[in-house]
Amino acid sequence: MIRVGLTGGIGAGKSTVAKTFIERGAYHVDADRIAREVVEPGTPGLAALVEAFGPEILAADGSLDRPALAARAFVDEESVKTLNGITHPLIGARTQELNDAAPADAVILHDVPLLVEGHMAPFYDAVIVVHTDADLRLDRLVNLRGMDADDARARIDAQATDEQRRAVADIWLDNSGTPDELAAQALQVWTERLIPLRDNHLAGAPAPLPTDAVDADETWAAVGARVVNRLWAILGATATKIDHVGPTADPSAASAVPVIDVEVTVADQAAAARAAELLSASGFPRLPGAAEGLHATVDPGRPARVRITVAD
Ligand SMILES: CC(C)(COP(=O)(O)OP(=O)(O)OC[C@H]1O[C@@H](n2cnc3c(N)ncnc32)[C@H](O)[C@@H]1O)[C@@H](O)C(=O)NCCC(=O)NCCS
Ligand SMILES: Nc1ncnc2c1ncn2[C@@H]1O[C@H](COP(=O)(O)OP(=O)(O)OP(=O)(O)O)[C@@H](O)[C@H]1O
Repeated sequence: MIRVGLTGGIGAGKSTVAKTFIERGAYHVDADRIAREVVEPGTPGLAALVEAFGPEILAADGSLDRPALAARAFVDEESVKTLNGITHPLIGARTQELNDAAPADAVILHDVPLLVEGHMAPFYDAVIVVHTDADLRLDRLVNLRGMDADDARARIDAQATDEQRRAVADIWLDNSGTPDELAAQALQVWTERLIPLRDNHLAGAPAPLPTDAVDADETWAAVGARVVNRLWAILGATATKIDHVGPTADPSAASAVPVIDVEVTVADQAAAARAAELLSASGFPRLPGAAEGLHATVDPGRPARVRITVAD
């Protein structure tokens, strides 16, 4: 299975992308839906919210009055923190249960508005960001969805910025056109990126690496940083150092073969063997025909090679 994170600011158009993927068979784990489940009547989640925000957040039938809670929670940073502190651990635990139930060949689509805010990007095989300018989102939320303008603005202010989302995006989908145009972009991502990624992962085979040099690309440093963060999430304390190295890490290079080379340093041979296992299980299998300790990604859209080195 592979795990794909789908995110974007409120009203960006995640639903259109999710629908396209679900129609093709994605295993959908929807954070907004889970967020509702964990505060249903009788749950410890609802009791904790009442304790924090008062009984005024309950409707006459004892269920959560969602607009009443939104009006109390999206007022300042402290209140949003309180809301998140109660709901997010419960959402996380339920998400884990659903992930564990996914079939081995699943493309798990984790539809999560607050992926960036929760620093979750390194835990996915790929992160997709749906982008729409905040003004256009506000306009759509108010005029098409009938949302209160102040509420929409307050939520936008409580969320990550476009730059923060861009920093973690492996795939950036622009939704300033029509929903059909967005769905077409999503379909292309599904067939050309996610399915090959999943199939390579199942086969334990790296995606082919490019061999021809191209002009230097100013995004290489940012891509390198994302690969390094992903490797830290996979390897944790098994690694002592992880660095983007080689020509794509050299800011003065005029051209290079567009492969992100990463060196993973480990303390000893036992850690090297453990690192190789973890990499192989997490989308960085061994490069066939190469020396031991050389791995490469299964992702055809982010060519990357990893060398495990034992510190001397
Ligand atoms: C405050 C609540 C009751 C308002 O409910 P409402 O039905 O109006 O909104 P809904 O849950 O459908 O969310 C709609 C959108 O609001 C935004 N939003 C929701 N919660 C938050 C939050 N804590 N911080 C920032 N944005 C948020 C997201 O973009 C989300 O997609 C609800 O949003 C909630 O319980 N939020 C806390 C849980 C959470 O963080 N959910 C987001 C997914 S992890
Ligand atoms: N390209 C588009 N053109 C016009 N309207 C759009 C477009 N994309 C989405 N919308 C409308 O904008 C609103 C928000 O879109 P949508 O519900 O897909 O966003 P979302 O990211 O899933 O929202 P949320 O963050 O609340 O989960 C909806 O009313 C939707 O119909």
